[in-house]
Amino acid sequence: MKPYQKIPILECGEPLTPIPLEKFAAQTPHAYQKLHAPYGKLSPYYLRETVLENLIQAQNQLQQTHPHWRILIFDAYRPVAVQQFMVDYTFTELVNNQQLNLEQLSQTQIDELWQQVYQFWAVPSLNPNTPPPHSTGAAIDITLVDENGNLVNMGSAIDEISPVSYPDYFANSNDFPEKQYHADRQLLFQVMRSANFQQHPNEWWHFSYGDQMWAWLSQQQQPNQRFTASYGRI
Ligand SMILES: C[C@@H](N)C(=O)N[C@H](C)C(=O)O
Ligand SMILES: [Zn+2]
Repeated sequence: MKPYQKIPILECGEPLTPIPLEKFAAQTPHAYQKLHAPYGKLSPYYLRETVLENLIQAQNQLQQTHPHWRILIFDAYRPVAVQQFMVDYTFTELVNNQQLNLEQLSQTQIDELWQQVYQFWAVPSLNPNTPPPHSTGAAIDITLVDENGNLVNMGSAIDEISPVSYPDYFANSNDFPEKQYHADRQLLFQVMRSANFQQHPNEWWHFSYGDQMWAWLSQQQQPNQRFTASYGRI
């Protein structure tokens, strides 16, 4: 169990609402739908109402300094079945990319691979007390596009299983383009913080508002206040 999963959830009952994609940027087809992840009739482009309001606020803040730039919604609502599918997919990708033969791996090697997966992906738990963040409709994976609609290069792809995904990976670099990657990651972080989102400590692209991870990170920053999560699995 991760420490943030100990945070109590007091579900507020706010509904999921569709993200108005015309206001933002999005890739079609959606990355996980392209892999045939099992969404059934559900769509990844939904969020809790207040989370969406805050996201709109973050984009407005971005456009104060960067007119016509947009937030690109890579992923938002993710049912647990899709979480399970993506975790399994990522494990298989790690095995294949390292040209490993699963049948020849020791249990220790297999456990190490799963540890790498779970450093970046939440466990697809069906326990209502430990929901994967995206299953609450309160978490989003995002990046930025510039005024010409081009993806801003953040120095690594979303979902890359490597330290290059850590938000501050390029913080100490004085060279181009690494310095620019850091500046653009900081820009994304600042506009999201201005709208009260919290960032996943290992992932420059993952933000949430009102879920267990948000409450846990907020608690670290403001130890005198008591934070709970308002959003559980939906
Ligand atoms: C890996 C990334 N897409 C992601 O969403 N990670 C978080 C922690 C999750 O699985 O909820
Ligand atoms: Zn995420």
